[in-house]
Amino acid sequence: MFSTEFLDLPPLLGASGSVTLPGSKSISNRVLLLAALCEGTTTIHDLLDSDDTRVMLAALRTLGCGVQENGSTVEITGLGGRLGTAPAKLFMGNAGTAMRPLTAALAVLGGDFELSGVPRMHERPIGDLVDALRQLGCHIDYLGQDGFPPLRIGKPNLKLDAPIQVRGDVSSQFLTALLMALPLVATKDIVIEVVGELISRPYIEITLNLLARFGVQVRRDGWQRFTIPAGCKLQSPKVLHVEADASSASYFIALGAISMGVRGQNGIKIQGVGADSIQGDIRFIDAAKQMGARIESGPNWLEVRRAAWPLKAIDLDCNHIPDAAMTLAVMALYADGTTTLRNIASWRVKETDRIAAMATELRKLGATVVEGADFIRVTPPTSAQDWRAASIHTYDDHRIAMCFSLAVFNPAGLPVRIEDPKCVAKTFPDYFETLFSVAQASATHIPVVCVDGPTASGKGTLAAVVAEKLGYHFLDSGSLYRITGLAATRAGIALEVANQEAIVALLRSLPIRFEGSHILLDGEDVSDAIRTEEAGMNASRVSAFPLVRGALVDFQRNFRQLPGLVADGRDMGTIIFPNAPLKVFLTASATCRAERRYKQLISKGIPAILADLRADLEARDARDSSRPVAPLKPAEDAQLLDNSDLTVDSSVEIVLDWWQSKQPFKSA
Ligand SMILES: Nc1ncnc2c1ncn2[C@@H]1O[C@H](COP(=O)(O)OP(=O)(O)O)[C@@H](O)[C@H]1O
Ligand SMILES: Nc1ccn([C@@H]2O[C@H](COP(=O)(O)OP(=O)(O)O)[C@@H](O)[C@H]2O)c(=O)n1
Repeated sequence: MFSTEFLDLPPLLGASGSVTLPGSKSISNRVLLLAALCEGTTTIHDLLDSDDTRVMLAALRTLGCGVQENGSTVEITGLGGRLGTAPAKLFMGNAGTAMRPLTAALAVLGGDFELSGVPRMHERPIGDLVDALRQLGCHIDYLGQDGFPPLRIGKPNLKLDAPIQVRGDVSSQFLTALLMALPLVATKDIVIEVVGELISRPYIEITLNLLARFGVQVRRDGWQRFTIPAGCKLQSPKVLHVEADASSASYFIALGAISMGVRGQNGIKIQGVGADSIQGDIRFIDAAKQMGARIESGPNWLEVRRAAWPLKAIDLDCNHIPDAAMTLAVMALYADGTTTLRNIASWRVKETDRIAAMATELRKLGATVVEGADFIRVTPPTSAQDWRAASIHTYDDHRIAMCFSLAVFNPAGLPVRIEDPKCVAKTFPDYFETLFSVAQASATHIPVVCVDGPTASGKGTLAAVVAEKLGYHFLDSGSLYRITGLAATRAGIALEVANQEAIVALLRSLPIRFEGSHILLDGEDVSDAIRTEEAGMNASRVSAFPLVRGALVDFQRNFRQLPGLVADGRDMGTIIFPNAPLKVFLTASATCRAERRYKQLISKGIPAILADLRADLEARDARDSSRPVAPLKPAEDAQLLDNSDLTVDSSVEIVLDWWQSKQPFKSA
């Protein structure tokens, strides 16, 4: 997951390959609650690991449920419809799929509970559900504003005779919440009547489908009247597999529809969800087909290819696919005219006001957008020149972050900045990693920040922090020469130019792997062994051999991967990445560098003598600068930074400012 302040996505050439998607949020949280309410143990496979499911799991633990986690498999030992008597405070974050159904279940069972969430949760309406539960005799008080969380729940005095009325035109989650809670108390038939036209019906179908898996057959008359049969009982299905999330699939369906194939392959294969899905959002495939995608499907897979191009503009009632329809709004940027998405009033009460948010962000990219109470109309930028490089605000809304990543196929070849990319954690923590695993950018579009300079100038320290702040990969090129020196010495090869062929042959035979901050040489962790001063000196020697340098060129260039790279060394800007958009040449006085190295070694418990270090460092500088191949010198277009009097933080800030000043985005 990217926990950076923003993530810059380079323009992409195309995408192809296979992706496996995380479990459906809607199914995951429903199944967790049903498993918690029934008797016995339920093993749930492929559960989504996300903010919303973590909120639910934490709440279930607080309520006394048994929860055993083992990767994506979770075992829930249910409460059998009985709650403990201890008062409990439950924090629901911004998880509507936890807040609504838990409110209903706790209210009918009764107790002393407080349910609260993040500030946005306290702006999301729950009054219609509370009104329905009060008709049943449930005891619920508002602790803040009437109609909104936080709530206090007390003991009910249940009255089950009259039909319960619930509004269905704001959120279908209210009805879902009642349907899942009422089997706990159905000593007689309980009838729920929906007031107003029920929106998001497919979500109700998921609820009914899962209730059936837990042994409760709800009777349905149209979409207005639902009966929970007397005497029904939630029963554990023992084992259950969660389907991949169909709304998450929408980004990859759109990706297949928009992108050209790459690496000789065509199309995107999506594993874990297929045409037989119980999720309503799977109908997104029909909308994508209307816009021009070619889609094949099996019971648990989909394969999507670009067919019509540009895509075809559509005018669609999206009531049946409210979440996935946001993806259509971004696909509309690639259409041959104006696309209208209708009947999406529910967007206004989601994680954010999604109609307003989509309109604002689409306009930033250059689109013309008209928004209404329950529709959005998107006209793409007229020509490539009308596209803008935008910094997309994401409103703590995972879907906005994911769908706007698709703007990277813009014909102007502009990058797209996604602010607060970690908001995808709500449903798809590894969304961007999954996108990068199938996407391809032209190498020249993948940004590289080069940090070159003499020993102990702080290159490694600076480069690692800059990489972390930008969410980029990090290449410590010096470590490659250090490994080479170490391997040759261990093999008894003298570090002389006459032996360079033997050293290269050895290098080619030894697999080098980077695992986080650890470096493995033929499976052995050599991270510490290569950090001694002696290893540094040996590195400096082998690095002067032209064949050794040549052998490492492609290896280093292969680190240029999406979304970007920060590379530190001596020749990053001059030889390895000559077209890098930012090259920093970092220096500090010899005294300063010797002192830093001295402190660094002493702090690691390695004995050192300052005068010797300074002499070694000057010898190394001299050798690195005077060697005929790739001598240490600033690239012509490098920006010089002497950090003798700067802290690490201020050096990082300067380099990040230089980086920002090169970006085309208007606002961060
Ligand atoms: N700007 C700075 N101010 C003070 N100390 C620094 C600065 N940059 C790095 N250091 C310290 O100097 C030492 C050497 O830095 P390092 O990143 O290993 O250098 P290099 O990669 O250039 O050899 C480290 O202990 C580091 O914490
Ligand atoms: N791109 C690079 C990186 C390192 N090197 C050599 O490898 C040695 C060790 O590199 P390093 O970056 O780990 O060393 P320090 O800067 O930490 O001393 C340096 O002294 C250079 O001689 C190089 O020639 N080219």
